[in-house]
Amino acid sequence: MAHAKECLSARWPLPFWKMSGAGNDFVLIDHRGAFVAARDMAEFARLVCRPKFGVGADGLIFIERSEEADFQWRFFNADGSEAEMCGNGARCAARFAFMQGIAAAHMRFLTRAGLIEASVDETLVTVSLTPATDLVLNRRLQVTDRPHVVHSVNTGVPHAVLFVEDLAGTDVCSLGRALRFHEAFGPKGTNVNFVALADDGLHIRSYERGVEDETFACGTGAVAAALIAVQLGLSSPPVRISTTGGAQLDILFTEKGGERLPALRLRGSAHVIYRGELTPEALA
Ligand SMILES: N[C@@H](CCC[C@H](N)C(=O)O)C(=O)O
Repeated sequence: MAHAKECLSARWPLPFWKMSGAGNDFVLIDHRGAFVAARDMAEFARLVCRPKFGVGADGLIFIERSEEADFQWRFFNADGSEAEMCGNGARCAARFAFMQGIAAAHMRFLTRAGLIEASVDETLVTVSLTPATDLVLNRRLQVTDRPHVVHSVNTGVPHAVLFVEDLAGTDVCSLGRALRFHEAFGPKGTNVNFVALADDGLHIRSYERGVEDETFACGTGAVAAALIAVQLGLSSPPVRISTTGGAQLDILFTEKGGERLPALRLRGSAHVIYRGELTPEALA
């Protein structure tokens, strides 16, 4: 990482924003100057996302120039792994871009999952997701000591979804970790979402790949849960989801003809928590 410090030498102190999308928190950096080398990005993100020694966040987002859209991004989980998409992070990125004058209130930006459209209305941000793929319902998987009925879908990143009776009593970390690394999801693994039906919609707790822990919210996970609940006839659109941190996310559906899955949009809050400046000691 010494190289990163050198290549950043002309840039210290480095401005960043800390934002929260429904309790999923992120560091955002205007990287249109492209001063962090691509080979250093993962380690840079891991060091900055560390609690206590860094800023502390579930992920880090580089906002970059694009010839094809208003901007493009690179998204890194707290462990430095790069993910194709992040629903809550996308909502924060859209508000960051709007507030920084990088894009208008209705924008399009490129992710590794594809093109995302977003609209910003003060702290309420709505993002369209790329078409959901790889939907598998009612798979029985042996996990730890017993079989579980597991559903899965890719909403830009892979998600497993399990419906449970006692959400508060679910051991999200141990069962989530066992499923996140389960052979059924291949070497890349999956995020894992535990969902309970409620009078006001769905309640969800998520174990996130790349954070390797429960997070307060997972946007693409909430979308996965809503899509699967509707496909199973357990809920109907639009689906309101209450997340661990107490925030709510709305999943909006646009029906498609034939066998195609509906188009999905994610709506919720995106808050600017603080603006700061990184020093080289954040990479120590
Ligand atoms: N929290 C995100 C998901 C971020 C990526 C995920 N951890 C993965 O690696 O698949 C969201 O809001 O969607």
